[in-house]
Amino acid sequence: MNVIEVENLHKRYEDHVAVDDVSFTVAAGEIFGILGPNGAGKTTTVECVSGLRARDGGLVRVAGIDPAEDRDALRRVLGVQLQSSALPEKIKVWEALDLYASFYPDPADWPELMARVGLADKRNALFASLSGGQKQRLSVALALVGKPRVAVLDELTTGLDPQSRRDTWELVEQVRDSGVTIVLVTHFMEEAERLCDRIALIDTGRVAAIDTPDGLVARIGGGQTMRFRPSAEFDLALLTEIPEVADAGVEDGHVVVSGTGDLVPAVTLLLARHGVVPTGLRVEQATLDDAFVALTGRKIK
Ligand SMILES: Nc1ncnc2c1ncn2[C@@H]1O[C@H](COP(=O)(O)OP(=O)(O)OP(=O)(O)O)[C@@H](O)[C@H]1O
Repeated sequence: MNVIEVENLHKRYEDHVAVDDVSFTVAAGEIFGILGPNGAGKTTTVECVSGLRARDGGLVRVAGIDPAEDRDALRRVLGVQLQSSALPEKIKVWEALDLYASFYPDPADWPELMARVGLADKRNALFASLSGGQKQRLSVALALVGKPRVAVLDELTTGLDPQSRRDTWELVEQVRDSGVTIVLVTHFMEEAERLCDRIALIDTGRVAAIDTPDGLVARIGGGQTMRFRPSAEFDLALLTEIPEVADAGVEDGHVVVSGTGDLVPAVTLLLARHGVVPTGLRVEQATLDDAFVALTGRKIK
């Protein structure tokens, strides 16, 4: 069942088109990623979905609600993670949660939520005294305090150190496991790869592709590249006869073989049959970054 439907979304800022034509659906229980370089239109897209910005064209529905028509109904089903700077420096953790809970007729049990995001011992701490990771965890708790079916998390881990980033990823997975559908805006490949069930690659206000992380990589012929020095000469044409091999050539004295599936065992077995040992073997997996470059001609960062 789809919780979010976006069709041909269009949004301009005066004469600048921020979102040209974006369509996607998000199924209940998914972590759906919106991935793209700075300025691609990711934030504008989720702001239109969250009712924070009026769209200029297209259709948006969240649990059947049009954000442009009924913001009160939307607020009951969708929580947005606000940028941390939106909170006053001197508010305490518990006060922020209590305040946000007061906005909803049937809020979550916020002390329980505070414990769930690992901030129970920071209950009386001032917002300004929290670390970057703690501020982000508080912002996730605030997005969840209205017991939403959908949570929109925008650039959640930007500015966090690697450990805090990983802790935040675990929290996002726990939120998903509790039954909340998540829309995650990011420009971190690793984050999208690790967390998202499906990803929309957005570039210059348009969707370049939507697929699972593996599916996106597979679209570019995907898989892997092997690079090695053969211990003895052999006929490269032997390699291209293996179904897993897409391409084989020589670069700087190294044999470079790209392909998919069980490429590595298939190639090493064939080499062994011909008495060839692949010395200094390195295997590289194609990444989402490679997929983005191949699909848009541009790098994400
Ligand atoms: N309030 C605004 N007024 C005018 N132009 C804007 C406004 N907000 C965004 N833009 C422009 O619209 C385009 C899309 O911006 P948006 O913030 O949606 O992109 P983004 O993909 O979220 O980028 P980032 O990762 O940098 O946040 C950019 O060119 C941006 O400069």
